[in-house]
Amino acid sequence: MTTLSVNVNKIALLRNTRTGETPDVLRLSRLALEAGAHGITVHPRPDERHIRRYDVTHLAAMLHEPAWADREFNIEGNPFLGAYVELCREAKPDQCTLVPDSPDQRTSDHGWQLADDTEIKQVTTAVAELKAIGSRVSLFMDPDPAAIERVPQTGADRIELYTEAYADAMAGGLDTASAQAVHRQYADAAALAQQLGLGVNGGHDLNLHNLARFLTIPDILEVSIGHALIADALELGLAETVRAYLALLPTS
Ligand SMILES: CC(=O)[C@@H](O)[C@H](O)COP(=O)(O)O
Ligand SMILES: NCC(=O)COP(=O)(O)O
Repeated sequence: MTTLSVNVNKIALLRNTRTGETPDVLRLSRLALEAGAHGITVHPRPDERHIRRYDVTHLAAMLHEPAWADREFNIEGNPFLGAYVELCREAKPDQCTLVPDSPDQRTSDHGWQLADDTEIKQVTTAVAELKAIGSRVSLFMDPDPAAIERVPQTGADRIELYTEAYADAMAGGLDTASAQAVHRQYADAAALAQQLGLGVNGGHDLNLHNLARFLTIPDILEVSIGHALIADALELGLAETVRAYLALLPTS
């Protein structure tokens, strides 16, 4: 079964353009859960351009309520920047997704390379710290077999396939030769990760157009979707949008 985690960064981005709490991140996250979303994802960046520390605190408290015991909280971030690890220690999320973003990046645009022993040791230490909190740990990865093969050394539980290149390939049509080639690249990367005993998540630029095709890849455990989903919600309403994404998930 594939779960849907709604990334609420962009709700916070709009809120931050004025003082006050409109739109209300907490209330809309609750609405997404009531519509059936399996979890909420946030990516608190050091500059707090969207998700702020208090958002994490409030969302953690909500998701720890008995009513949402079967839903997950996923916190993304670079463990070597700012207060990410401290935030996770306080929030105790179900999943920590480690993303190698620098503070000034416009958005996430690459996965971990794990190119040398130093990086592997640093990531391994961060993974151990976060697993000690009780969180599952996922590494944000390009569909790069050489890098994926090094993930088990870190102790991570899952990878999240960075799907921007997939989304770009699908934008020109789901059945073009290039789309089929890129889909195969992601399917092979997922199969390799699963053979290594890793769970596979996916995220970045997934949308109502490209999601079903991505989920033909067997055993994708979670997709985290924010930008396109929140944009869709401006047209369809959040609850109806969440239901539209849920309808694309494989049921088995
Ligand atoms: C890691 C990833 O691909 C996204 O989850 C990320 O959260 C996007 O960040 P922005 O919402 O700041 O673009
Ligand atoms: N990990 C991907 C995510 O949480 C949201 O990415 P996007 O849908 O905002 O591109």
